[in-house]
Amino acid sequence: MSEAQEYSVGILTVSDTASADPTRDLSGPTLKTVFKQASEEKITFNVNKSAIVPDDFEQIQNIVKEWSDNENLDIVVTTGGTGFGVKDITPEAIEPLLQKISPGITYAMITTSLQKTPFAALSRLVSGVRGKTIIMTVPGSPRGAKENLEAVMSVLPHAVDLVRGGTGENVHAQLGVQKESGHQCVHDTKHEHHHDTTRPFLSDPLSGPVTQRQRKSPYPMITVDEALNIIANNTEILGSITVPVNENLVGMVLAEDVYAKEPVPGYRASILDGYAVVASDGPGIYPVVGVSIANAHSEDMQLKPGQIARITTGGPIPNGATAVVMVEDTSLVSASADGLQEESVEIHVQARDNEWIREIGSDTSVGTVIVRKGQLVTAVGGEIGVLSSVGVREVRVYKRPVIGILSTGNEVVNYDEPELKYGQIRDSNRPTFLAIGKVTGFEVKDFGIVSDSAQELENVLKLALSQVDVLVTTGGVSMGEFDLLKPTLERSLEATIHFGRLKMKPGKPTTFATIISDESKKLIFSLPGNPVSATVTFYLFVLPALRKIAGYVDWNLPIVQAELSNNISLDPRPEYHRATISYDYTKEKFLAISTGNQISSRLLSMCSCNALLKLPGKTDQLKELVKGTIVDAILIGQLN
Ligand SMILES: Nc1nc2c(c(=O)[nH]1)N[C@H]1C(S)=C(S)[C@@H](COP(=O)(O)OP(=O)(O)OC[C@H]3O[C@@H](n4cnc5c(N)ncnc54)[C@H](O)[C@@H]3O)O[C@H]1N2
Ligand code: MOO
Ligand SMILES: [Mg+2]
Repeated sequence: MSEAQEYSVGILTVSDTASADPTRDLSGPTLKTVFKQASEEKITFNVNKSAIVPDDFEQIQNIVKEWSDNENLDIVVTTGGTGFGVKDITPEAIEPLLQKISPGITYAMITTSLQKTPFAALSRLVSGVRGKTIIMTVPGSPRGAKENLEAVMSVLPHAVDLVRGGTGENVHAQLGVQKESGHQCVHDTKHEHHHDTTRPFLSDPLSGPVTQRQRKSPYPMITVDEALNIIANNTEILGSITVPVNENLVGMVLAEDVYAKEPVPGYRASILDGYAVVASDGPGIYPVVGVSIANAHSEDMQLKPGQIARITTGGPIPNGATAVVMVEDTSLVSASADGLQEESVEIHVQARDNEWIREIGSDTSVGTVIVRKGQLVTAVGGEIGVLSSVGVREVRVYKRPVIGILSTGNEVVNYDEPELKYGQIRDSNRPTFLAIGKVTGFEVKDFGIVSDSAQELENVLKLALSQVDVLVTTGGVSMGEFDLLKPTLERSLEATIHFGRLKMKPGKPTTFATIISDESKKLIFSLPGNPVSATVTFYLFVLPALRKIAGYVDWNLPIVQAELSNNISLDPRPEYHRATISYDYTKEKFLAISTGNQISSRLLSMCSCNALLKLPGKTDQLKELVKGTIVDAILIGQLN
């Protein structure tokens, strides 16, 4: 028999209201009761410390530091200040104190609450370890606080045991858990990753024997809009760099307003080929006293009344000249003896002052805003030309994310494999993504094809994450026993999985996770293996995220309205139906033609598709959209 274990606990209520009037603290006492009720014969939680502070960064930090560093409490729970309210700063105060973060605890809490309310998505909980203390944040509402703490209560003794330096065996014994029973500790999975392809009916150790696999996905099914919000909330601009003004600027977003440094034109210039004149001289015959051709004119050329100078388009206007007369409105009167030079010319028209003269800065004056912060540099927009013209040699732009691409699957082989073995398929996802990355102007790194082995996945994921900002994987995210992405991300990499199932077709098992690596937050999109699902979700989720990181103001893809050219039966899940849309000038609207059979494996449905039609999920009232219905169409390609 193992001995009884005691755990010391501190409960910190963070609330302006409760700190002014402690009788209004409901969640602190609630948490105390939860700990009391969880105590049993061999495991006792002693709430040794409790306090109330206002929503004050320093006061929160001081107490938590005191309780962990000096009081050496085993567990500290804060309640309150974790929402989106302006004053809510508990996560910001706690996070810097954590020496190790524990996404799993946070995830378990939020998952539990999400099953009750979608508002749990607004909970910004953090948890982790400082020294030998486990620190957790829970919401301020007594119900939320209780629910969240209860969600992780059963693993706390084990966690404390490990943090104290134990092996966990003590707690195993008390909880009656036997290793052989399939219970697996996060800390020991690493040593057990090996995938034996000679025993195909055994699944990878990460997910345990297939007989014990989960038969229901633990991931709540959320909507595409919720998913896009989560991604947006986890996506930040990477910082800015200074780059030269040249064609490589295309696709970058300005991180500063840029002003003209020089006027264009930089001197008074002629708009025509002809003669610089003094307008008040009027029509008549005049001696040609000088020549001003573009790039060849001395600054002190001086024209007096009664004189004219030959000038070419763009040539500097001589001092004293007030207009230009085009050569077509003149005739030669006399030439030099050798016949090479004009000596006098007749001006046939009355010129107006300043006629055919571009004044200094008349196209662009010094200080004119050329491009604004947040503006995308395009090839067609002419921004590069304008910047070049006004003496701007370099600009600050946002860094563009580096993307890593990899495919997973024992059956997946490179496209150039001479002959397929039975059951093998050629990799189409990676080439598709490499191509999309290229045309959209992001730097893409290819990490190849990874087998369905937890160890290999872990190795390649870690390698890729050390080199990229955004990692995109395909395959292995659904319910199969070799679908190892989610457990590898969560357990081996300690990534935070923000969602793992979406209410959409195709793309149901789309998974989004983040991980802190090299002090920056890396995004991981683990997309479904089915080629259409992978491609559609790349456009819907990955591309907008990349655009947001790159500084785009409108990072979502553009949407137009289009009329269906055929009837479409609805799927129970909202569908992103591949279609070709084109503008019909007689009807004055876009028409959408379906690309045919939409099964997620039929990549042909992506060919010639330039739009994803947003179709609603089927209901008893609405089973089909008929020809002529107007739907939203997300543009993913060119309009022809
Ligand atoms: N019991 C359930 N089964 C499945 C569910 C479910 O909810 N319950 N979801 C289905 C849906 S929806 C999709 S989508 C797929 C997603 O599967 P995975 O992401 O786990 O991908 P794999 O199992 O690895 O492969 C699926 C399919 O795609 C082919 N594949 C994989 N990689 C590539 C590639 N790089 N190029 C071309 N084709 C690829 C693979 O051979 C499979 O045929 O799960 C359903 N199952
Ligand atoms: O959602 Mo899956 O992507 O239907 O094929
Ligand atoms: Mg699968």
